[in-house]
Amino acid sequence: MTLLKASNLSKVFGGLRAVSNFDVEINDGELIGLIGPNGAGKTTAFNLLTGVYEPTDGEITFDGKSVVGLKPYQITQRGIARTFQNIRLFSNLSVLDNVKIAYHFHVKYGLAESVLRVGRYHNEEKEIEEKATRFLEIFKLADKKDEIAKNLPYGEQRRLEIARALAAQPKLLLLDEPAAGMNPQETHQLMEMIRWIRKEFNLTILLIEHDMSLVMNVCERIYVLDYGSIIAHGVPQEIKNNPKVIEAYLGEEVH
Ligand SMILES: Nc1ncnc2c1ncn2[C@@H]1O[C@H](COP(=O)(O)OP(=O)(O)OP(=O)(O)O)[C@@H](O)[C@H]1O
Repeated sequence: MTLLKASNLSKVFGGLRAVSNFDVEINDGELIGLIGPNGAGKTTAFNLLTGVYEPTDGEITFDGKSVVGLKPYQITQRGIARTFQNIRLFSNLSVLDNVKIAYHFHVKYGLAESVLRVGRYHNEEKEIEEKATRFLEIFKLADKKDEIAKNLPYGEQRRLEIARALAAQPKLLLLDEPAAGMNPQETHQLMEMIRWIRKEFNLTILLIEHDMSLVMNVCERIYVLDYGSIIAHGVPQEIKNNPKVIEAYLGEEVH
């Protein structure tokens, strides 16, 4: 079943067509890569899918309904969560609080109860703390739960951002360069985590990544953007051998 469909999506900044006639269709449960040279429009595409920008043209449907014109938080509530190329954490809050915050989107207690700290508030806070801790365990951050987020090493901040995105309980997770700044060992571990969380949480994942070995190993299908347009899509083997892709990456190694 189709979960996300973008049709004929375009975004123009001034005279620049950053994304042009972008078409992608992602089925429930797939793990898809979005690649392309620097400046190809990948992050702009993510920003369109998550309501950061409104498209100049085109349609986006998620779970069968249009999400064009919704605010980012409304899109998160519909079930799309993301991470950012430049990590965006609540840098002065603890690791645990960063994940707990994402849960508050889903918690049902009213303001009066939370002020008075009665009723459901206590039980739900406890449940949130347990769930948040579980995500931290998955991402090997449980022993750092009380540290201030900005004091974590870079690779751990990236993992924390993914843990926080997952805590919003999305159906679709968009990862913008999750392995950026990681060493090969961290990248390998991340790859395993991505595979595992997809299965464990029945997730659909779309990821932007420059690390070709990660993309080729982990993704089932890949879309290639160049100058704002999709120039190829297919399974990793097809993408590796596609002359248009090789040309777009001329000077960069695809292996
Ligand atoms: N808010 C904006 N205003 C004007 N131009 C923009 C804006 N955002 C992106 N662009 C331009 O749109 C084009 C696509 O940028 P984008 O960041 O989407 O590419 P990218 O594929 O994510 O690149 P990278 O791999 O370097 O992150 C670039 O030419 C960029 O300068």
